[in-house]
Amino acid sequence: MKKINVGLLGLGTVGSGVVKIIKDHQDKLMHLIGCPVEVTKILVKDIEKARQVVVDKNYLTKDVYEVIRDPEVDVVIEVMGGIEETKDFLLEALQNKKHVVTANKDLMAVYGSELLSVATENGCDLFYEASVAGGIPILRGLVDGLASDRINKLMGIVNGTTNFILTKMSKYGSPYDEVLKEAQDLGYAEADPTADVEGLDAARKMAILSRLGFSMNVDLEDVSVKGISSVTAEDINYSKRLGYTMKLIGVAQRQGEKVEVSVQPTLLPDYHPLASVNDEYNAVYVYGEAVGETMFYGPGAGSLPTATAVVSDLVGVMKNMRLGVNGNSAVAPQFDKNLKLPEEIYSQRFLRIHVADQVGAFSKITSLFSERGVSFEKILQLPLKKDDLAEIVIVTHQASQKDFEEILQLLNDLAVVDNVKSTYRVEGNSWT
Ligand SMILES: NC(=O)C1=CN([C@@H]2O[C@H](COP(=O)(O)OP(=O)(O)OC[C@H]3O[C@@H](n4cnc5c(N)ncnc54)[C@H](OP(=O)(O)O)[C@@H]3O)[C@@H](O)[C@H]2O)C=CC1
Ligand SMILES: N[C@@H](CC=O)C(=O)O
Ligand code: NA
Repeated sequence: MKKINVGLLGLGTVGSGVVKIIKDHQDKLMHLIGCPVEVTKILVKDIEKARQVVVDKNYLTKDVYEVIRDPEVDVVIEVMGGIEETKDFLLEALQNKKHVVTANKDLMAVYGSELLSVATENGCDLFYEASVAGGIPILRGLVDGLASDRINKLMGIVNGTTNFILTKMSKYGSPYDEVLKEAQDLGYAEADPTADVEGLDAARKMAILSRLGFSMNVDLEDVSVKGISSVTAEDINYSKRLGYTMKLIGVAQRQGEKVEVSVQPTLLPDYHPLASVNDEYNAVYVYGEAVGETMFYGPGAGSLPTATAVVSDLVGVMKNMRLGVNGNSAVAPQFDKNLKLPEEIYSQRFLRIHVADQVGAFSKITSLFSERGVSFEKILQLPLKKDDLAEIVIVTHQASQKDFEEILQLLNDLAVVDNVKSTYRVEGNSWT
């Protein structure tokens, strides 16, 4: 085979890692694919900008069409970010018969199905391993490693920035804003970190994971999302006191033909393997009917970890090129989309309430739960040093989302309730 030429869109955190890995691991790549591979064109915004890697400036261009229309470019690697215009660039690259590798979960969450079908129409590969959980080969794990199994549930820590923040807040009591800035300085956070802390980045990844895990076209808008910006030190401390660890968890659960996908701050029992996934690390805990419980763990962000997944996808494209079998990236969904209703979504719940410290207050509260058949796993009541109030912390057993939302509404209407301070989903005690 002749030398394979790569056009790189972006030379930032991930793009720099891609250049470094292709250069440093050239011998292994040659052994795997039987020919050299070279990055011959690189799109950037600023030609003069200082770079994390040494590149020949003649390879740099500000004109994307010099990359996606170059007849010598065989594979386009997109690590520039963005959604709308980047989608158009990749569509043109595919229509120009260029294979595509991308790390862009924002793009794949919204336009993945369309891009995959255009790739197939043009006999091109479109691989996106790096778009979910950075360097962890979770997409190949689901599609190849667990191909024979029926996935019942996925639970993921798939955003490194928020995991880094919650780890520091839990372990050291670090202030939220200070740790967010640290995560940004370390290159973990998106250009606009709102996508990280409000859960949208994790939701995009859970949509991608659910599509592959459940073989169903789950869309981003099907994922209910709550971020970590409202998580308080009190909630973290109560979680720890009750034997739980607070994490931003993506949950994708299938029962029969119906699925539910959500992202929210979640309490995990300290003994759950996901509870020990800390800092910028990611992990995806997979429940399969045959395999049982497996966990994929590793760095979810960072230059070289993410670039490892990108270059591994490139190897997959090049192997297919050598065998002449490109153009089969898209796997048609086996099931029509079928989402659970609120009354079908069950989980344990944590809630913290401020109530009047008076006779009968507690029984008025517990009756709202018992009337709906919701029982308690743990209860704490402590006096507050103000306004004759007490603080009640409850961990329920399984309750439907519908029942729990009704209870919350009724609690807010109760005279003895001063304020429902916080509520969280609790996972990991059982996977039903
Ligand atoms: N950082 C991480 O850990 C991870 C990132 N990702 C994803 O990888 C992608 C890249 O992320 P990252 O490397 O961190 O981003 P950076 O912001 O570090 O790099 C983006 C690069 O793309 C170039 N670029 C962006 N827009 C344009 C444009 N319109 N025209 C020309 N050049 C452009 C920039 O040029 P210039 O350098 O000149 O400004 C820069 O080189 C994103 O989709 C991100 O979500 C996925 C997993 C992990
Ligand atoms: N901002 C993202 C980067 C990788 O996708 C994260 O924090 O995980
Ligand atoms: Na990955």
